[in-house]
Amino acid sequence: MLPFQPAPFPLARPRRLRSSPWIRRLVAETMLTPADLIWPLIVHDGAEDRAPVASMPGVFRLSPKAAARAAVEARDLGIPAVALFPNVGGEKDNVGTGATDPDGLIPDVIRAIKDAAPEIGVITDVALDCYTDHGHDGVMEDGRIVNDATLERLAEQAFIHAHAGADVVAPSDMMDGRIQAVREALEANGFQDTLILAYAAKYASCFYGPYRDAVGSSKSLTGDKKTYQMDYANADEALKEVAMDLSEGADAVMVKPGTPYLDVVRRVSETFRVPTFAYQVSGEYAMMRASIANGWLDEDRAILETLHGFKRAGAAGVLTYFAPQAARLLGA
Ligand SMILES: NCc1[nH]cc(CCC(=O)O)c1CC(=O)O
Ligand SMILES: [Mg+2]
Repeated sequence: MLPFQPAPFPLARPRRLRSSPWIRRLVAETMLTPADLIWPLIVHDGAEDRAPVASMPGVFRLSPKAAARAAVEARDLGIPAVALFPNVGGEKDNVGTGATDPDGLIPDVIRAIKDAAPEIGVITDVALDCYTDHGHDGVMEDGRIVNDATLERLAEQAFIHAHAGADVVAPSDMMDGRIQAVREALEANGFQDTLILAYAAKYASCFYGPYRDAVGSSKSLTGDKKTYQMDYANADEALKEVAMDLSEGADAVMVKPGTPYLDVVRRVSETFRVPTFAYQVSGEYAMMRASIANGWLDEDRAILETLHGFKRAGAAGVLTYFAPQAARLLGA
């Protein structure tokens, strides 16, 4: 319902407000700037400085040194933060032991970035999937992902990240109660200023496929993640998840994936009025890249239009693999 009755045609001619670029700029309701972008970086402990990800053209698995260079690039482009996702070689096990190694890949990368570009925010993924031999985000017993045993692992992982210098820990696992467990671990260890960005409404989605290739969990993943990630039929449930995470101490929340879930972004941002982020995930990126490569979509316009959609839906910012390219298009 509009708060007023628009005058009828011909008194009202909405096209007047679209008639030239200057007036369109003047009346634009929302704006997209480099400050709205978070750049997800896939990092690895492999030998190569930069290794291409086949299903995500233009995305590379980065060594700690290359990640530090990317952080400098982000800073120079006006992108406020990067988000780290690991591809680790070596042995994996049921409890994801590698996730809590204080000298592991992610702590190394955090330190390298903080050395090179201390003014960039560093966000880390709190979840076990990149470290478990079954590719799930939690500890497995008798073929089931057990919630409470996983919480201890996540709390320790978040502490390891904060200790290495992470500014924001972002639990993406969808276990119940993990925000509280992480917040308590941070408080107890002197990290009361570390932010928590909760992947509060994370759906079980086919659009994570290319990411699982990128981090190397797709080979090992057994079954699906539907017992912990949300059913895409649901939206009211997202509000409950967000409310719980906020009450447990989350500073900001996320909806994931992005474009197919903008209705959820809108409802969450409008209902809670807290910083609400959204993730244009790997499958969205791959889908756009494939069309662009075929000449079916115009690259620059597709990037800006999809990212602007997140702002219109009420997002405070967007995680996107297009971040550096978008920042350049925005005139950074
Ligand atoms: N902790 C898991 C995690 N963290 C980020 C992504 C997906 C990111 C993307 O697709 O770009 C996933 C995938 C999953 O839940 O399987
Ligand atoms: Mg939850």
